[in-house]
Amino acid sequence: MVGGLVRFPAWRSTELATHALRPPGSGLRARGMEGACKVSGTPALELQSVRRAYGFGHSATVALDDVRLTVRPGRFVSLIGPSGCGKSTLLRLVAGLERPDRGEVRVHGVTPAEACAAKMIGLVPQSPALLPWMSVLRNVTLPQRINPGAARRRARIPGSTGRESAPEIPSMRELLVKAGLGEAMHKLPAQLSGGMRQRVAIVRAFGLRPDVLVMDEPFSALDEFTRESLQDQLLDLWDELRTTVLFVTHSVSEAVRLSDAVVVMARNPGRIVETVELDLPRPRGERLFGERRFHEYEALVRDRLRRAWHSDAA
Ligand SMILES: Nc1ncnc2c1ncn2[C@@H]1O[C@H](COP(=O)(O)OP(=O)(O)OP(=O)(O)O)[C@@H](O)[C@H]1O
Repeated sequence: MVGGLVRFPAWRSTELATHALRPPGSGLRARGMEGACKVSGTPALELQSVRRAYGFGHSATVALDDVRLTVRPGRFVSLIGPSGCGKSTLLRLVAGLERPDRGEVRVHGVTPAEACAAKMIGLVPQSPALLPWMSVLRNVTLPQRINPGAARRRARIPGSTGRESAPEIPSMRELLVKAGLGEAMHKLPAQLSGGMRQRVAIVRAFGLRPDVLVMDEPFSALDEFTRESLQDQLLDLWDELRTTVLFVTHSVSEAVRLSDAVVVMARNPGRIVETVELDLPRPRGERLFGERRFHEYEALVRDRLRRAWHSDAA
C-alpha cells in the first residue's frame, strides 16, 4: 500500500522529516512540503531543534529531541504516535505551559508567553474545564470578559491575525447555535452530556478567535458516534474561521478526516519521524468515509504509525 511514496531513509535526519506522500494509483501530485523551510510570511507555528527532558542524568526521560516543525497559518495539523512519544509535551510547549531545554518555539513570530498574554493561543484539553455555577453562555464569554487588555497586546504583535475585530466573525451566541447548543445556552454544565460539554469547550476556544488552537485528544472519552458528530461540528467551525489547529489524537481515521497534514511521532526519545500531507477535498462530510482515497491515506498513516511503534531508539 505504500507504492509511489517519496521516501527518506534517515528518520532521525537533522532535516525535518516532512514527506510529501501520495496514495498508490491516485494520480495525485505530491504537495508542497510543509515545514521544509519554504514557508512564505511568518509561520503560525515554528519549532526549531526543540528538546525537552524530565529528570536528570541517566534517569532523564527525553520527551522531545530535535523537534522541528513549521505550520503555515490556517492549517489543521494532527500529531499522532505511540503513548509517551511527547505529543502532549509538544502541545504544552506551544501553549506556553512549559519551556524547552533547548531550541525555540515561536507562535506567529513571538514566544508562547507573549502569544498567551495576547490571547493568541486557545487550548482544548481532554476533559472540558467549565465553571459549574455558570451557564453555558457565561462560560464561553468569560475569557473575553476577564482579559480586556489582551486585544491591545495582540494588536501590537505584527504576526497576529487580530481576528476579534473582523466583522464577518460570528458571535458566541451564533457559534453556540452552529454547534447545536442553541437550546442549551442557559443551562448549567451539569445539565449537559459529556459530548455537549466538550462542544462548549470547543466553542469557547474558537470563540476567543485564537491565532492557534491546540487540542489534546478532545474526543477521546466519547463514544464513536458522538465523536463523529463532534468532528463534523469542529470541521464546520474550522471551515468558517480557518484557525490554525494543532490536534493530538490516537485515532488514525480522526486524524485523516480532519487534517491537512498528519505528523507521526516516535518515542525514546520523542521525535517527529514523518509528516503525511493529505490531499483530500473539503468540506469533509460523512461521504468521505466511502471514498477510496480516504482509506488509502488511513492505511498509509497506519503503516507509518506501526513503524514508529517499532522504532524506539533507546
Ligand atoms: N511532568 C513530567 N515529569 C516527568 N516525566 C514526564 C512529565 N511529563 C511527561 N513526562 C514523560 O515524557 C514522555 C512524554 O510524555 P507525553 O505526555 O508528552 O507523551 P504523549 O505522547 O502525550 O503520551 P500519551 O499518548 O500517553 O498521552 C513520557 O515518557 C512521560 O512519562
